[in-house]
Amino acid sequence: MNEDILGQLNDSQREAAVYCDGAELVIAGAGSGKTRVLTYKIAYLLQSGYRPWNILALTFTNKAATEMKERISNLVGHDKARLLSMGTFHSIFSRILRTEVSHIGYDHNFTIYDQGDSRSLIKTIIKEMGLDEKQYNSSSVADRISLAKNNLLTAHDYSSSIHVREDVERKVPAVKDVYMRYAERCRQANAMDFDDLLLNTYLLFARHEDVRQKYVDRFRYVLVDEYQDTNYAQQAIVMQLTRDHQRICAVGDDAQSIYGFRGANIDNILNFTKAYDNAKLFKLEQNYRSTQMIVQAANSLIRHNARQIPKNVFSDNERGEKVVFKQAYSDREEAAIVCKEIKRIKSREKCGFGDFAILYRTNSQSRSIEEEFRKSNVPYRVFGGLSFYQRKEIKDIIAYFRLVANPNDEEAFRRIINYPSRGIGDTTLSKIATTANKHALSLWTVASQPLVFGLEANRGTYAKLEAFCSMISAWQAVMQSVDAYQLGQDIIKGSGISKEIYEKREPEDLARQENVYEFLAGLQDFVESRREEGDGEHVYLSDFLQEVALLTDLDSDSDGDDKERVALMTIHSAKGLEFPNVFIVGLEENIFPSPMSCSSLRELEEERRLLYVAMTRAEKRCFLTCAQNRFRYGRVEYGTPSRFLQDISPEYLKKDEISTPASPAYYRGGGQADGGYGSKPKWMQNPRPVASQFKADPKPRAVPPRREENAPSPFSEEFEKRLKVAKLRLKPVTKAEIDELTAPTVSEDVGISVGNVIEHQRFGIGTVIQLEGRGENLKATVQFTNSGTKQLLLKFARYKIVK
Ligand SMILES: Nc1ncnc2c1ncn2[C@@H]1O[C@H](COP(=O)(O)OP(=O)(O)OP(=O)(O)O)[C@@H](O)[C@H]1O
Ligand SMILES: [Mg+2]
Repeated sequence: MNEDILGQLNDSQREAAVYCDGAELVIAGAGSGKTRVLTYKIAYLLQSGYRPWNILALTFTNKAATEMKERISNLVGHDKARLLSMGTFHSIFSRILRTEVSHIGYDHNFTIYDQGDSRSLIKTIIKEMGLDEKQYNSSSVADRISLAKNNLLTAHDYSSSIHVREDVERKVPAVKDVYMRYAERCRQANAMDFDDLLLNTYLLFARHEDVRQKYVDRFRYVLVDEYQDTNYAQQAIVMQLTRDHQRICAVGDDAQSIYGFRGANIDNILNFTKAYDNAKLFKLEQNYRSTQMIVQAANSLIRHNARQIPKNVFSDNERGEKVVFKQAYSDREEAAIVCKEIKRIKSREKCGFGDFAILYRTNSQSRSIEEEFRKSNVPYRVFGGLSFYQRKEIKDIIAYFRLVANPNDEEAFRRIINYPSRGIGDTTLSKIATTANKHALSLWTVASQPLVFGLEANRGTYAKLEAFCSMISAWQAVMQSVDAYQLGQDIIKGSGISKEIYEKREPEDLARQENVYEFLAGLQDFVESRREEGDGEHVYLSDFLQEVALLTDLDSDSDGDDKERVALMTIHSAKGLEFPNVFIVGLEENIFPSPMSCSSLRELEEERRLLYVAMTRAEKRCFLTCAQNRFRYGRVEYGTPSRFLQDISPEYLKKDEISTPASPAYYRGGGQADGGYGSKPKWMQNPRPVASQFKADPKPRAVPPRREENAPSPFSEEFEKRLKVAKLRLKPVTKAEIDELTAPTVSEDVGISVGNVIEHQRFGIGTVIQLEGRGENLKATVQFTNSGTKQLLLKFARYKIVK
């Protein structure tokens, strides 16, 4: 049996998979089967008698964990695979903390603050402390605090660390005080940010040996993928779990370390052998993913980095085509070239759109490509970017959920105390906040008993506060008895959010309605799939919150039909993935390498590794493109090809220099220009602005913030784009569906009876075999042809009766 499985590995991979005599590090180039070795090793361990729950596998994204679990299911069966402890560092550690956190003084229902919450709290603190907000930019202060936590420095440690001297030099000496206050406020709110999940796990194990021992006994084998991008905190926790038994297998590639800016440290991988005395090092050199040409081109690029472990990566696959470089005249033309090439390959090879990926350095670069794809009817999907759960209406709903789960959550409280508007103004909120700060209590504690704290609220305000708090308390009371989906609906209605969103009929409201609709459908799916996985009859809101809080912008909620869409994503999100055809766009100075990374050799090497990661995603073909003129931040910028192009050896690179514009439309604004083929657009006919814009800028420019905080304004291109994307993701909501969602109660007669055949949007065709409950609670048990038996709450199930 073992042999069957291991027969699918080559000799070096097999050796690495079966080695169980101690710490093991697999260092290998891209596409050489590191992830495959981990997967097969887990299967091998299971077959050798390890219990699934005794194996801990840590991955970089939730998506990677799911994929690995699926593969292991195929090898050893679902029953075993589903019981493995497998997930991202954050998800595994947050689960441990939920159980053990009382040891370090938190309540188990703690909230996880996302980046937005944490920034907003830091901003509040900077204001409260009367610091100059220009000097103390909340996001750079947040970065300092995050870096400290990733190096396991608590607020207290930080005040006596060398960072304080750096802060003085940077003229931000009060960062240590902000950190101190921030830590106190998180504690009062019973909240942890992402970095706390690591720091607190570390502290938990460091201070409570019995707890550490419990998890050492539980996790008898620990496996880590993408080890090169683990930061100091993650590495330290892995050490805490494995230093006794040394049963650890880490796989990684120093040449793919791309998270230096977040505190990931390439030295981790270099120091592994020092940390584990008898660690055995394995190397894999054969790349199974890409053509020889791609592997050699990528090797020739990465050779220019000084700091690296020498490797000889080769491929036995077909020789393949040279990597193609094309310089376009403008960003629009670049997009058109990419689009045309995709269509050409697709019709020649009869492959799907899912066989193509467009990779870029930063999220905002997707815009021009998306425009072209929409125009040319190319189906695509943007991964990452503003994630679904970051949209305003969804964050509002989640803030309600969070406050119900943890009333001390300060950020959730601030967000919804007056949303939808209930006449509790800023003055009242600031009175509550001042009192809460004075007594070191949460906002909720004060707001829920204003008289105790002598808040001189007038009668009207007092009544409004009371109404708000009793509404939240009522939901808290049923939190552990009512199903997440049911409670979620009650909250959306009872809070007034559904009325607020559904009573308007403007185009932008439609997008918000669709989002809420999709959110509810997602909540329902979550509840159903948890039940399906056998996690008990009841799935509560807290389970859902736990899951949602840990979605990162590298993850995406896949809806299963990605095979037919071109994937658009940043290179960071593409880590570990592979596609037959890869286009890397925007290879220009000032974009790639990023202008922020040109000041030191170290940063520049990281940018080069990033390009290495991008190129090695390609199986058959790799295209590199750049544009001479690019519309960015509201103006046209002149770009020169990236210096990295010089690093790729010419024998593997086919250079197709600047192309002739195929049509005037490829110039921005050129659509209106008179004349035909190749004529100049209007803005180019005016020499003055052109001259100033076209001078190559030797200095890196200050780059405006890339992340959008707010929703785009309606009627803007961006809004159109999002709406389109939202529509691609789901069928448009009909008026009937909206009415159904907003109706206060559901009519008794939904016209369904036992024996009906229905078509469900997700599960397909099935026969109703049982009905129970009434009205809102009417549930049908349906035997689906391809999806087994499911119980559906009909009020929200997406189905139609076929007969
Ligand atoms: N022995 C093998 N036989 C057949 N296919 C293999 C073998 N080893 C690896 N592959 C295939 O090669 C591809 C790359 O493997 P894998 O993703 O495990 O590499 P990796 O080293 O983890 O890559 P990356 O560095 O990008 O994370 C996958 O499609 C995998 O299934
Ligand atoms: Mg991998």
